[in-house]
This record gives sequence, structure tokens and C-alpha cells, in this order.
Amino acid sequence: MSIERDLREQMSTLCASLYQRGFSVGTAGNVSARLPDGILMTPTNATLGGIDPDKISKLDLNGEHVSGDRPTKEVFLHQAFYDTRPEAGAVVHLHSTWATALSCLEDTDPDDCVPPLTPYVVMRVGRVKLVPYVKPGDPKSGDLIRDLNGAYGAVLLANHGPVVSGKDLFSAGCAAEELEETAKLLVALRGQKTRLLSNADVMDLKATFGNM
Ligand SMILES: O=C(O)[C@@H](O)C(=O)COP(=O)(O)O
Ligand SMILES: [Zn+2]
Repeated sequence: MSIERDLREQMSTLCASLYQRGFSVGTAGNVSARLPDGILMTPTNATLGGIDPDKISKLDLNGEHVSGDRPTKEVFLHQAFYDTRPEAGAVVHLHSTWATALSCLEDTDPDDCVPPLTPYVVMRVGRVKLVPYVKPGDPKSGDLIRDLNGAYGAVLLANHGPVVSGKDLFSAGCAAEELEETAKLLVALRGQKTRLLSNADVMDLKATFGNM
């Protein structure tokens, strides 16, 4: 099977899995994957529950739409991740409930939306930045991601939802799920005295496991 065919099948399977398990509802969210000659993106207004591998949008290396249905309106967001994070092979954007709740709470720390509660969120997601609100599909979302210079593999779009990159579709999907579950814990623990991992613990995890 060609690399492109394989990625198309993988994208469809990941999207369906995220949808079936409630990480995406309706037509919310979008997913992309990097190819040697461009980027595959889920089409706009498509439910992640039913992505046809043959209708996935393909953009060339200049960002031109070359085949498939019209791409997600968040094309700028996805491109900015690939342009600033050479190691990124896939990007997942969701409106998953708890991460979106964190993106709406006034006292979420914009420089560290997801503090180090458990080892796994440190290992899979890392530090998460809050990106100021712009309306969905606004090209400014790409500028805001570019301004981060590739320093964050995951962000929360204020009052909108999470965007997570990974070295491949599997990693990006796992990281998006881990972010969602940790956001749920963080909201559940609000108002309670909570012990976070220490800086030394975080450094130790990074030294042991690196960026996964
Ligand atoms: O929130 C939005 O409108 C988009 O970010 C989104 O999640 C779905 O848009 P399309 O991918 O264009 O369907
Ligand atoms: Zn969205």
C-alpha cells in the first residue's frame, strides 16, 4: 500500500474512533496528516464519524487544494503547526468537553493550561499554551500558532477547544485523549488542595522518556 493510501485509511479509522468514543460530536473537529508531497486534511463540515478515505482533502506543499472535498476551514491552523514543528506528522483538533471547559475558564493559566498532575500528561502532552480567541477559520489562528515558534505541541484555543500535534496520527490521537482526560481531572479537582508533580519530577520524566 502507498504511504498516502495508508495515511488516508489511518485518518478515517482514527476519526471514527474519536467520534464513536465521544471525543467529537456532529461535525466538530478536524484532523490532518503530513505527506512527503503535501498534507491530508479532513473536509469541512464533515462528521469525523464518517470520513471517506477517498474524499479526504489533499493540499500540495504550497498549500493549494489539489484533490478531494474542500478542506477544513482550519487549514491555517494545521499548516502553522507543520511549518513550525518539523517533527509533527499529524494534528488533531477537537471540541472535547473538558479541554474545551478549561479553554473557557477565566483563571486557566494561559502559559500553562494543563499543570503537571500526572506523569502521563507530562510524557504525552507537555506544556499547553492558551491561544487567544479568534473566530473559527480565521487566518489569524495560523499567525498565533506561528508566533509560538514551535515551542508547544499542544494548545487550547480560547473558548473553542484543543489542538494537538504528534509525530504521527496515533501519537497525536493519544495525546489529544490524554489532554482531554487530564482536563477532566483538573476541573474535577478545582477548589481542592491538589498536589502537582514537582519541577524535579517533570525534569526527570523528560530526561527518562523525552518527547514521545
Ligand atoms: O469550530 C469550528 O468551526 C472548526 O474549528 C471545527 O471544528 C470544524 O470545522 P470544519 O473542519 O471546517 O468542519
Ligand atoms: Zn473547532
